[in-house]
Amino acid sequence: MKRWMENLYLKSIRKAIETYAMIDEGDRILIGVSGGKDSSLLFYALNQLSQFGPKSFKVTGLTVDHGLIGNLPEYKVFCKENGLDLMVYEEHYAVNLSHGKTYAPCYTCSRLRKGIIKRYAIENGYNKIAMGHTKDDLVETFMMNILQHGKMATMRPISETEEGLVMIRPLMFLEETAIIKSIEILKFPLMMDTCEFADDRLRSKAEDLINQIELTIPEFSDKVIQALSNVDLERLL
Ligand SMILES: Nc1ncnc2c1ncn2[C@@H]1O[C@H](COP(=O)(O)OP(=O)(O)OP(=O)(O)O)[C@@H](O)[C@H]1O
Repeated sequence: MKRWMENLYLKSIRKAIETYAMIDEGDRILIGVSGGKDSSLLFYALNQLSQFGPKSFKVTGLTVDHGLIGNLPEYKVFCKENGLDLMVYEEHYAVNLSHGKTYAPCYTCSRLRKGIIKRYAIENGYNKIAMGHTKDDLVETFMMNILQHGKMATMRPISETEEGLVMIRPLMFLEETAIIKSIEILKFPLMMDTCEFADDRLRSKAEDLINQIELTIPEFSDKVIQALSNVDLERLL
């Protein structure tokens, strides 16, 4: 393992895995791979850790080809050349999802996608699902829940689905800048989402808000992550 990899992304991923006991010996982990920078780096990194880490586990990437994905052939070549076991599940459900809708169907799309990933995991003997959500995603989701539902909640680092699968998010401490840099150095040819709604509106608003706050409080996201595991229940309503 090269030193830059350790410093740029592996250290942070190991920290999340160890802090939340995300991986056990003999795990079969299915990674949701959109082909964007986050899940691509997660795929690459977990594959490395499965080969050189202290625990022995198996990883497979699954791309749900919902019909709005570009650059898949080049992506597949990269995976093959780098020993990444990528499966593609074709179900072009997203193509007509927005027809006649006056609102973005992102929520429905994401539910359908998650359903397919879980079903694939169960049918093919995987016990865990890894998602490429990052620190920014966790903080944005926290802000979105406040803005949209008046609720304090985000995605958990490790959780259990209704079907008894364990869902893990090993990128939860990783900075976006480190992800972008790693993907560049690895020359990972990312897939392009050609969906017109890819820029989810409420998420963009939350992101803008966080960016604005960070102009005056640069450590805001870190503080939110810290606060999420430091809840003083006695001082809430
Ligand atoms: N088409 C897909 N097939 C499989 N998994 C997916 C797909 N789209 C998203 N995911 C999973 O869901 C997570 C969150 O999705 P989201 O749309 O927020 O990410 P993204 O911005 O498209 O891509 P990435 O997280 O890879 O940069 C992804 O990190 C990935 O693990």
